[in-house]
Amino acid sequence: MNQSKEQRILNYVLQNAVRGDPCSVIDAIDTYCSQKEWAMNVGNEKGLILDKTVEEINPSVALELGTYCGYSAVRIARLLKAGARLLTVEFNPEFAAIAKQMIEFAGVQDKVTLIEGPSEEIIPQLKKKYEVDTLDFVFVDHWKDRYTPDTILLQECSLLRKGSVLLADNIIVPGAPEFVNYIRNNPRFQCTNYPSHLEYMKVQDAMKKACTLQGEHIRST
Ligand SMILES: O=C(CSCCNC(=O)c1cc(-c2ccc(F)cc2)cc(O)c1O)c1ccc(O)c(O)c1
Ligand SMILES: [Mg+2]
Repeated sequence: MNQSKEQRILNYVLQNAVRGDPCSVIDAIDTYCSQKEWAMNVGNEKGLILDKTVEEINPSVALELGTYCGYSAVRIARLLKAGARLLTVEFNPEFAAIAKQMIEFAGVQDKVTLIEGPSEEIIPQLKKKYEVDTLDFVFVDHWKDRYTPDTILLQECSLLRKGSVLLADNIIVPGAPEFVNYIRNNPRFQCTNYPSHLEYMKVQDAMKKACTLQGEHIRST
């Protein structure tokens, strides 16, 4: 049975990166996906925006929606302080299996909990099953039509506190217009736009950062 693109990416990493060296894993994926086969990793240009956001927040508890091959999970985890953790959610079992091996090869498995399943089922379990109080940082990179409902679900599950930061990929391509509309008009969030390019392409894309101005929804008296 011929291999999937994601398996070919993993094989390239296993043969060209250094076990336990997250940067070499990131570089190998970027090399393969820019020279051989395009894939929907956040990539190095938007990856630097992700890095800066993670370094600025220095999160103790981070959530990623949309693991794919584990590229951004490795990118985030390599920057986490001792004792900090990343929970990453992937719906597709094949992608989750690849990501698990990628995360282990990079040597960041102690910081990363990979959860397989639909985000709408996993988010309500985070507090009880995954012992999360609130999230310091959320990287939103899964189905684009799930960005808004899952942002609302995070709030309904009281997982966002004052100062929690969301960073959303693909604001332009494939695009998340409903999310842009929701977050831009929501007084609970302060937004910043980061123009960039689609991974490995000269196509315009952007990321949007949304800082939570208040945690619990304060009902007006
Ligand atoms: O992978 C998923 C859903 S999560 C992936 C979301 N991410 C994207 O869709 C995504 C897409 C693009 C992009 C794609 C084509 C273009 F022409 C241009 C851009 C770029 C990104 O950076 C992205 O993040 C999944 C789950 C279960 C399944 O059964 C299944 O077949 C697939
Ligand atoms: Mg993306």
